[in-house]
This record gives sequence, C-alpha cells and structure tokens, in this order.
Amino acid sequence: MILLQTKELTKIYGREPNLVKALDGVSMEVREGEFVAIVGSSGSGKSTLLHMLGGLDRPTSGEVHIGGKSLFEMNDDELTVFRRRKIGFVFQQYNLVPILNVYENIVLPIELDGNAVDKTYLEHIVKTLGLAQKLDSLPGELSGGQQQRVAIARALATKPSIVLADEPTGNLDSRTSQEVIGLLKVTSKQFNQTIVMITHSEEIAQLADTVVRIGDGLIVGGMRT
Ligand SMILES: Nc1ncnc2c1ncn2[C@@H]1O[C@H](COP(=O)(O)OP(=O)(O)OP(=O)(O)O)[C@@H](O)[C@H]1O
Repeated sequence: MILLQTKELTKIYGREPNLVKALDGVSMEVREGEFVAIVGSSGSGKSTLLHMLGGLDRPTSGEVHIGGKSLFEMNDDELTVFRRRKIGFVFQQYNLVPILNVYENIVLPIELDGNAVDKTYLEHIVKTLGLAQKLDSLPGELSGGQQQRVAIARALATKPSIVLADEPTGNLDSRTSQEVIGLLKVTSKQFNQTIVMITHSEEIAQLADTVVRIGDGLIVGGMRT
C-alpha cells in the first residue's frame, strides 16, 4: 500500500531576478513500511524535499499526500496536529532538551499531545535501541550515538506512520552510524513504520530498501537495494 505520494512538487525560493528552483516537479511514491534513502550532492534539493514531505514548509506548487491526506489542503493548525501525530522527525543535531533526562525527552511529544504513554510499546523501543540503562541520564552524559538513539526513540514514541530523518548520522563515526541506522531499521520494521532518510553516505544508503537520487531538484535515479 502506498503511504506517501508527491505530485509535481515544486519549490522556488527568493524573488526575481534571484529565483532558486530547489525542487522542480518531484513525483514519488513510498510504500507503507518502506525504508527510503535520499542521496544527492550538496544543494540538490534533499532538505527542501524532506521539509515539504513533513509539512514543515509549503511548496510553490504540487502536492504531498500521507495516508490519503493532502498536507497542503490543511490550514497551519491542522497541519501542526497532523505532523505531531503522524510524523516523527530526526535531525542531525539531536535537539534533545538538556535539562530533561532520557525518559522525559522520549515521552515529551506524547505528553505535549496530552496522551498517555503506552508503556509496553515504549519499553520495547527503549530496549531495542539499547537505552534501558540510560533512562535517568541527562543528554549531556551520553555519547553522540546514544543521543541520536534517544532522538530516534522520541521520534518513534508517538507511533508515527512515517519517520523523516535529515542526515541523522552526520555527527557520528561510520561504525556508530551503521549501528544507529540498523536499529532504526529494526524498530521501524517491527511496527511497520515508513522511513525517509537523507544521507551523504553511500554505505548508509545501502541499508535502505530503496535509494532515491536527487540532482538539481529532480529525481535522477532510483533503485531498490
Ligand atoms: N530558505 C532558502 N532560501 C533561499 N534558497 C534556499 C533556501 N533553502 C534552500 N535554498 C536553496 O535551494 C537549493 C536546495 O537546497 P537544499 O538545502 O534542499 O539542498 P540539499 O541537497 O539538502 O543540500 P545539502 O546536502 O548541502 O544539505 C540550494 O540551491 C539552496 O541554496
């Protein structure tokens, strides 16, 4: 089943005469549970695409559908709620709250939404990501790889249907990167969560089910690994 679909997604930044066409009519489909890596050179439009997929910014034209919902037909308030419930974000900077411990960081998005924590699900995520012994630690007491695993646990905590990750291993060494992405893959497969991840690393891209290559705002290639 198709979970995410874009139609002729176009984003133009700036004003005449300094227009930048960051996305030039991208149409793509991602299946439920699929792990997609987006690769491409610097400035090719990867982050712009991811921001549009997550409804963080509106396109100049074109559409994004997630689970049959058209993101940009929603108003800003509806979009904010949709994002919080359906989409998990992981960024290169872990964006953890330094004064909250690991557990508090992970459950923060659930509590912001006024929901109860599903203890069994959460325990499973925490265990799979190897964080069970670290729940009382502050982010500053953890290694980079551990902090990114906390950020992943937080992104998965609300049971999103899709996780969008922008260079999640950009700050990590190669071995830790493989480990963190391996864990993300395992957890998301267990819960049939879809992942779309930007990476500069061909090694990391090989862990995905599908690699989408972007060049000059267009899809220039794709392959199932
Ligand atoms: N807010 C903005 N205002 C103006 N131009 C922008 C803005 N954001 C991105 N761009 C331009 O759009 C193009 C695509 O940028 P984008 O950040 O999507 O590329 P990228 O593939 O993610 O690059 P990188 O790998 O370096 O992060 C670039 O030419 C960039 O300069």
